[in-house]
Amino acid sequence: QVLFPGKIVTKSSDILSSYDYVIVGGGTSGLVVANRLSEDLQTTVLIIEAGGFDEQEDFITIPILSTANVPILGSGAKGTKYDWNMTGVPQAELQNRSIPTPAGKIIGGGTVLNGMVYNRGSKEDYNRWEELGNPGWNFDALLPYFKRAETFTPPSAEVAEWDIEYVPEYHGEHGRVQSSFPRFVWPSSRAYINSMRELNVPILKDSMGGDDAGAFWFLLSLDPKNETRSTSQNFYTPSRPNLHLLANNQVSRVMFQSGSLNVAAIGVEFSTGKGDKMNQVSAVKEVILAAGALHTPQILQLSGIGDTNHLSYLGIETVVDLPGVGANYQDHPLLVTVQSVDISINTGNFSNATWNAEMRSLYDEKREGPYTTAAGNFFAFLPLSLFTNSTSTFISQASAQSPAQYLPPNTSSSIISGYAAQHAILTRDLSSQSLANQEFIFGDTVIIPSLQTPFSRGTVLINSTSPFDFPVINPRYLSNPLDVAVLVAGFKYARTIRATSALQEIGVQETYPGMTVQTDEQIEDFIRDGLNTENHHGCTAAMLPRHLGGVVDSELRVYGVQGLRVIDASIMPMLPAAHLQATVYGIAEKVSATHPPRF
Ligand SMILES: Cc1cc2nc3c(=O)[nH]c(=O)nc-3n(C[C@H](O)[C@H](O)[C@H](O)COP(=O)(O)OP(=O)(O)OC[C@H]3O[C@@H](n4cnc5c(N)ncnc54)[C@H](O)[C@@H]3O)c2cc1C
Repeated sequence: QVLFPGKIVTKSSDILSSYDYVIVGGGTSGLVVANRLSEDLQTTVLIIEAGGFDEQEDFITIPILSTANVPILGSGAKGTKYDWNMTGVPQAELQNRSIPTPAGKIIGGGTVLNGMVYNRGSKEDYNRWEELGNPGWNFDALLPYFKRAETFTPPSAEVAEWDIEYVPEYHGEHGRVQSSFPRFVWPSSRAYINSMRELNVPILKDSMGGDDAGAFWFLLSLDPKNETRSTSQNFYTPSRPNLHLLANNQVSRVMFQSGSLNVAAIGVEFSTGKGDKMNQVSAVKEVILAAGALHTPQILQLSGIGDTNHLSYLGIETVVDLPGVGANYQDHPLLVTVQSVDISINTGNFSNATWNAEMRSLYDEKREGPYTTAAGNFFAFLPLSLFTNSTSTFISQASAQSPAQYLPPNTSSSIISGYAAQHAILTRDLSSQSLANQEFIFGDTVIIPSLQTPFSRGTVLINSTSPFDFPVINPRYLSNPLDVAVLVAGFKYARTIRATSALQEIGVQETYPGMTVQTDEQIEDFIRDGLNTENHHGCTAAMLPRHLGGVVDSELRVYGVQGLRVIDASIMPMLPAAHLQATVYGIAEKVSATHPPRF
């Protein structure tokens, strides 16, 4: 039975008055779940997305331009109309600096803006989720869904000399997101591999099977057919008769019906912008929030789901008192350190117009050369004990902490309990040999330590009842002093890497901050001046038991409401030590498949 012709709907007047499922956000997770739900042609699905389609601009499709790793080649889609262009509030621990928080406002969401790194965390990263009270959320249970999202392509002949290895069983063959190695490797990778060997860091054959503690070649979300970005747009099938996509419309709130026993989500309100007509659409089965970790908590709070004290201060009537909404924010902060290098082919060459034009032609004509890649190909995810001798000091410091002290004032008791549970795990895992504490990103002119298991927790809270005002994003970077302390150790290790004979052979010399920065205090000051972000916003509607500040249960249903689920990066209780997209794809595939009759 064909219910209606499948199409991208451009006017709200053209949609049906009701669908089985209404999905808020056509980004990474939303398009995956829409795909799975609409496989059943009897099930009607509407996606409402605030952004529109891109026009396949070079700054979106071409890896070296779109990953924005080389400043002289631009910023990719960041800062364009495809970005929400939000900024966090001034950070007390970062000399009051405000850090921009890019997030995709486009069909495809973060997968259109991101750095294209495609990797997974270690087993322990995901097993922690189960340990925190979420049955069925461990690495082994997730692996089939990680694979389901992915089509992996082995390295091409152009990079054969690099002997990039892989384990086929760790990868998917039929998913809609492409993962592959680019057709070009930056020559400095050889020096980095040798530096890791010199420092006794394990070189991993393939990090995707639950062991990412070491150094390895990383995959990109890259389509090997034409060496262009692969996004979650691939999960959208416009020909499906039962799937509608309404672009350029922003959902302002979820609508509820109050029964005698429970509250049920029955639809959403949306409009094309501030002052425009507000429309409504009904969801017969469920409303599914996939608006990302910065907007999902905003929509929940605008809908009356959040901390009662906060909501009543804004004059919003509480539907469900869930203090965890917008709490528990986590991110991976990073620190760029810069160096000069003496190697003939390096990313600095892009400033030579002739070389740049030649490389661009090589890409345009043959889909080869450095335009196929990001600014690096090889990096490391390292447990603390692999890069510092101070592990036991850090464990003592963590053990001596009273966790509540590092949360915002007036934090509710359930969130304090949830953070205490996470804090105990974080403290224990400081001594783990298999769970990364920091990532070290290697480029010709940079080594970038990035903290993967932060102790700090931030917030995303509305301070206005208008859906068109941005939520207040307060990452609270370094609010737990342990994060500064381990970053100091990471900074020192970047210098240890630079001092290896492998990097000395290619003339690597630190230029920023430079060797005048020596003492721990000076390094700490540099960190506070320079800390930035990997843009891995997560954990703001956490999957945790309700008494631990949870917002969703282990089937991703919002507590206290029928027919409302969250499926995006907000649900992670703790960030994995990995770039997030592969994990988000896996979560969305898992929730689509494991709750009969799908949901
Ligand atoms: C600049 C940047 C670089 C990154 N680099 C990497 C990387 O190299 N590798 C990696 O693995 N990960 C990376 N990430 C992270 C990764 O891309 C994200 O974690 C992931 O895409 C998030 O998926 P999501 O489904 O949670 O949200 P999103 O993909 O952000 O989707 C949310 C969607 O909801 C829409 N939306 C929001 N509010 C509303 C509303 N009210 N009404 C309607 N629609 C709404 C948004 O417009 C968006 O399209 C990066 C992210 C950014 C921003």
